[in-house]
Amino acid sequence: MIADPCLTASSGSGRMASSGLSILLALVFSSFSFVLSHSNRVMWFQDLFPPNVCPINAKANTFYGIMFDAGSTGTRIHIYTFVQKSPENLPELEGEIFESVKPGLSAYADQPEKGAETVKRLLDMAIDAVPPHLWKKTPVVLKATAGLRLLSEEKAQALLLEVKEVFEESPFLVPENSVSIMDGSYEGILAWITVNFLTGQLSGQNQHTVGTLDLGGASTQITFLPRFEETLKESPGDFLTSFEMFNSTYKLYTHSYLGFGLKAARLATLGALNMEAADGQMFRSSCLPKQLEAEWHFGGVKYRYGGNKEGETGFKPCYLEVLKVVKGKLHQPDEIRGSSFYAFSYYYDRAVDTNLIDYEQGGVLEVRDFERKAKEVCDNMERYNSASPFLCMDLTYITALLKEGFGFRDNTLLQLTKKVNNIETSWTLGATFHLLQSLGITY
Ligand SMILES: O=c1[nH]cnc2c1ncn2[C@@H]1O[C@H](COP(=O)(O)OP(=O)(O)O)[C@@H](O)[C@H]1O
Ligand SMILES: [Ca+2]
Repeated sequence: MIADPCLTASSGSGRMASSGLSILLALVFSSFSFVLSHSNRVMWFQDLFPPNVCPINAKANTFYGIMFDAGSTGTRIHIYTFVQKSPENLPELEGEIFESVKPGLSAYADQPEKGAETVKRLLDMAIDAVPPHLWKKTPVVLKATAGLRLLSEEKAQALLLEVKEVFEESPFLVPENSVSIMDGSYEGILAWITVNFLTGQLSGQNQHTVGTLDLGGASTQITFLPRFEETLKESPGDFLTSFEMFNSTYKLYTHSYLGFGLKAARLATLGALNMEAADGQMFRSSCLPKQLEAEWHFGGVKYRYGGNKEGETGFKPCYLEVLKVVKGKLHQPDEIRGSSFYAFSYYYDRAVDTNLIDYEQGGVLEVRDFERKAKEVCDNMERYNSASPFLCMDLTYITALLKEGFGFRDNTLLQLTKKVNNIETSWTLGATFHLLQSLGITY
């Protein structure tokens, strides 16, 4: 049965989130640096919704964008819905369908077809969510982050090739370069755009943008808009990127630290990072419960790890171990000491795990709250009832990363956020804006 092009469906097995206030994209697309001419705009929509076929109706002009985040610990699909309520008005972001699978693509380094199969299963959700008459107009893109960056070129390319085949066999629009490894600096910029767009900071006159901190499995990003000339002068050249969007040019400070994600940091603390084959060697740490001996798989490699059976355990020795991983390794912009940041991904997850914040609500924390929790967990390791033996190490790493890595103060405020207006705080929304604009699916 051919669907009525004037009706749209937004059903699907995934979670459909509505942005509530229907976030206006007007400011976004009207002012891109490469805005299409008016005649181009009319052409695009005439093609999609011939005026004599569809009456102007709120649900008629819905369009979609599909963005895959191939992260080091999981693969996620974000299906964004946009609505063009009338030809005069600009589109609005209506909602998002989000689903994820674990492990990430890099776990299939030696079985690329199997890896691509996980992408196919997620893409099947989009088949249900997007009405058939819009499939051909709906772009699908996958961007991989640190997990694939850490694989050999050959293994990463094999995975990307298989994913590309899955896309090409799908009914969706497959743009050129639809499957790629994303540059780390884009990861930070696009997440910054998402958060500042969703919090309304990129519209209107009084823009008070917020900095963002993303802690992934294999890499971590810090991004903010410098306010002081000093920061621009003192930052390494490749930490500053000019980005044009929403009728403004933003000169952002952004950097992605590969190997400083939470899980990569576990390996670094254990002294096991970058070991192709861990050869059954046992890696021990004072950040783990004394009697623990276990195995862990990350990036397709198996590691054996355990506690310091005879030696010390607890926060103090653990902090010294973790300090070796971060001390002197990160650039510390003075300006961030007194500002507040939005923090998500593993910052959020570990704060939830230790009841520092509520899973649904998120919350505001100070850097020292992570330290307090790290002490509490590490100094009571045998008694602390935790789902993960790494909880002490993770909290200690977060503390050290924030204080000794980036140079934040104990009282720096962190706004822990998972969703804003029901939309995931992920670089994927920023990437979708960019995608739609580059394809001319905006005006
Ligand atoms: O869309 C999202 N919404 C919420 N959390 C996300 C999303 N995408 C990634 N995360 C979080 O990111 C962390 C995992 O990082 P990831 O697998 O992306 O590693 P990477 O960024 O180093 O490649 C987890 O804490 C996971 O909850
Ligand atoms: Ca990520």
